[in-house]
Amino acid sequence: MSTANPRGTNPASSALTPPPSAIPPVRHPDAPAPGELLGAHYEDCFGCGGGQPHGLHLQARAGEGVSITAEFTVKPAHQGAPGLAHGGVLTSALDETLGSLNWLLRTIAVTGRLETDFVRPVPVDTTLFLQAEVAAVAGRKIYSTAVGRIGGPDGPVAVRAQALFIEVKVDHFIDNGRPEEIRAAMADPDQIRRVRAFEVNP
Ligand SMILES: CCCCCCCCCCCC(=O)SCCNC(=O)CCNC(=O)[C@H](O)C(C)(C)COP(=O)(O)OP(=O)(O)OC[C@H]1O[C@@H](n2cnc3c(N)ncnc32)[C@H](O)[C@@H]1OP(=O)(O)O
Repeated sequence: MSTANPRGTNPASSALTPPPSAIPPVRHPDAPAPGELLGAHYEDCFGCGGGQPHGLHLQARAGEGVSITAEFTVKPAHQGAPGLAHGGVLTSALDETLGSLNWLLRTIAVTGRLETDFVRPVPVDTTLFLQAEVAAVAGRKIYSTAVGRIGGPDGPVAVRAQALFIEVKVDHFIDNGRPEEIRAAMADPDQIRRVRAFEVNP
């Protein structure tokens, strides 16, 4: 995926343009190997968790460098217009895919800004093939892009996004989340998932 002009002819807002001081992202040495499925980071995550009946159940896979591929199949519960995916749901799929990139950096980060271009309607039962990559890092700021295609990984583009993630401390979740969910996630017997729920450096 090219980062040169990830939005085609539509310019992103200046907040999504890396500053001249930005540096290329560095893949963590312990990042999952290219091709490896990441699995859900949190059972109740709307994007990837198996515990959300109407969630996206998005499956993300590590790519080369700091990139991710993911698939999400649009279900009837995801409609906006009759028979078509809701735009907010498509943005959620992009957000989830982009968020997964931070696991390859082993950085805890949350979405600060996310801009989406909706290029084609996405019918129910369609599988969206997503690709995302980190373009640059500047201090706490992580600049990323994503694209979603239909019909196959090389099919026509349906959605595109550019995002700015902001690195946070694990306290961000502990201070702001509900204690019962924090406790449940901390108690997850799957150690990798427990770590990834908060993207804590292992
Ligand atoms: C595999 C693992 C799975 C794990 C994957 C997990 C996937 C989960 C789903 C996907 C991810 C999500 O949806 S996360 C959930 C959605 N996002 C959130 O809830 C975040 C809510 N917002 C916040 O908590 C806050 O605003 C923060 C943390 C983003 C920033 O607050 P802060 O820490 O006080 O930092 P602050 O000083 O304000 O900002 C730091 C720098 O970033 C800039 N900045 C901050 N926000 C913005 C913004 N919206 N647009 C432009 N720039 C911004 C500031 O100008 C500043 O630049 P400068 O002055 O330094 O130049």
